[in-house]
Amino acid sequence: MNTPVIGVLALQGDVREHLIALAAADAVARPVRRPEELAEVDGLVIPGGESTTISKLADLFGLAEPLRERIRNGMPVYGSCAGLIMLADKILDPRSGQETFGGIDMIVRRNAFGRQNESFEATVEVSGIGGVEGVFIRAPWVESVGAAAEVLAEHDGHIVAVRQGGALATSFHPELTGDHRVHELFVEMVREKHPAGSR
Ligand SMILES: NC(=O)CC[C@H](N)C(=O)O
Repeated sequence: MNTPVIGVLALQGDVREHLIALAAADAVARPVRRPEELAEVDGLVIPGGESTTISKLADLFGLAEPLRERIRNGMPVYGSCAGLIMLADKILDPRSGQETFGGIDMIVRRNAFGRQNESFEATVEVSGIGGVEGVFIRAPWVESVGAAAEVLAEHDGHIVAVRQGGALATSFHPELTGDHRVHELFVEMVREKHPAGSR
């Protein structure tokens, strides 16, 4: 069986937890900080953290454009929380100058579930997976999706997981729970894109 090499965008956020979850889901996981490192991975995870900071640092490290291009060319990508924001084609309430990488035809609202002290855990029914314990920390929700995007989960009437082709996004952090099924789904998406020997 082929083992995909999956990067975790390591500019800011909970990089380590994603590296651990990916390794547990049978991928080779590596931090990505430079364009040369991005060029060597089969797929990429964009972690939770602060989307405004990730956006600024991606520009500074010369990663924003190469990353947009790889996403446009179909590289599988998974974003959790701030990572979901980075994958949205549009932010409803961006901080001034805040840019995303895009990839999913959706509009997101930042901090929609409340502030840090309103963080919570909830069981979320994710289609194709089942009940997943999600950790929501200043979590965004998805206001609306375009025709190409598939809603995978809702919480309290709000969209919290979306897939569009090779791009997957969740409002919550599955990497903090020790349950690796969302990462397994993503590793499977990367495998489908890169069958054995295709690299
Ligand atoms: N836990 C998180 O990733 C929080 C995301 C944060 N609210 C943002 O706008 O980026």
